[in-house]
Amino acid sequence: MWSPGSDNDSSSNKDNESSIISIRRLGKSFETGSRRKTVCYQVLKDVDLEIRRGEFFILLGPSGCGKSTLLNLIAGFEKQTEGELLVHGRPIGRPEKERAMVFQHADASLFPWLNVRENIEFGLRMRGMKKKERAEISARYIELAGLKGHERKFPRELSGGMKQRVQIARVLANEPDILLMDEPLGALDAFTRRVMQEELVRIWGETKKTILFVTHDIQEAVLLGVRIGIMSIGPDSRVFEIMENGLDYPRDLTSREFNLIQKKLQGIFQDDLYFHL
Ligand SMILES: Nc1ncnc2c1ncn2[C@@H]1O[C@H](COP(=O)(O)OP(=O)(O)OP(=O)(O)O)[C@@H](O)[C@H]1O
Repeated sequence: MWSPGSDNDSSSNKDNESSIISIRRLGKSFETGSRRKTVCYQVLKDVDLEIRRGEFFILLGPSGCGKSTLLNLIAGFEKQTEGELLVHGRPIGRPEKERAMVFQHADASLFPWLNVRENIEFGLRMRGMKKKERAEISARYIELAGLKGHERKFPRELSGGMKQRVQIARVLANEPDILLMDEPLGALDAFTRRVMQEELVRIWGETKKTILFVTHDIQEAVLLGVRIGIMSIGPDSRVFEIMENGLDYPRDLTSREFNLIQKKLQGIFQDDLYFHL
C-alpha cells in the first residue's frame, strides 16, 4: 500500500510539487454551421489549472462538457482561442512525443498489419532507432504492460483489454513526460475495466509519469485520481473545483472512506446549482 505523493516520485519534493502543465484563462470556441451562417460555440472559457509533475489527475464531467477538447489542446491537436497553455513553462506548438495520447478505441490507433512487438516499436523505428535498442525497449514495456507471451500476436488476435495494453505500452515506449488518456477504459467490459484500472495504477507507480485522465465515471475517478478536476456543463465550461483524494493505493471500492468521496462527488453533480454554474 502506498500514499499519493509519498513514494511516487524519486525526484525531490520540490520537483514533485512543480507544475508540468499550466493553464490560465484558457478558452476554446468552434465555428459551426454552413458557409452562409456560422455560429460560434464556446466550449471552454476561463479554464485555470495547474497539473503537478508525476500526479494522476482526473478530469471529470458529463458528456459534452469539453473534456476531450481540453485534452486535445494539451496534446497540440487543437489551438486555443484564448488564454495561455504552457507545458514545462513553454507554449505548446504542434503535437510532440512528450505528450502522448491514449484513445478510447485502441483499434483506431494500432496498425492491424503489425504484431504486438512491431506496434510497440513503431515510433522508435520511425525515429531511426537501431533494431537492438528497439528490441530492448519494447521488451521492457511488453513486460510492464503484462503482454509477455503475446508479442507475436496481431491486433485481431487480441482482446479489448490486451489491445489497450498494447496502446499504453506503445505510448510509454516513446518515453513521454505526460500521458493524456481520453476515456481509455470506456470501451471495455466491467470486469476487464477493473483489471485495467488496477494495472494502470501499478504502471503509474512504476513509471512515475504524469497522467491526465478523462472520465465521466465517478467511481473510476475516485479509484484512480490523486486530484479530481470537476468540469462544469458546457458551453463556457471550466474546471470549477478540484478535489484532493488522499486515499492510499490500491484503493478499496468497498471502504467507508472511498464511499464518502464518491458520495460527495455524486452530490455535486446532483445539486441544482451544478446546472447553473
Ligand atoms: N471540431 C469541433 N467542431 C465543433 N464543435 C466541436 C468540435 N469538437 C468538439 N465540439 C463540441 O464541443 C463540445 C465538447 O465536446 P468534447 O468532445 O470535448 O466533450 P467531452 O466532455 O469530451 O464529451 P464525451 O464525454 O461525450 O466524450 C461538444 O458540444 C462538441 O459538439
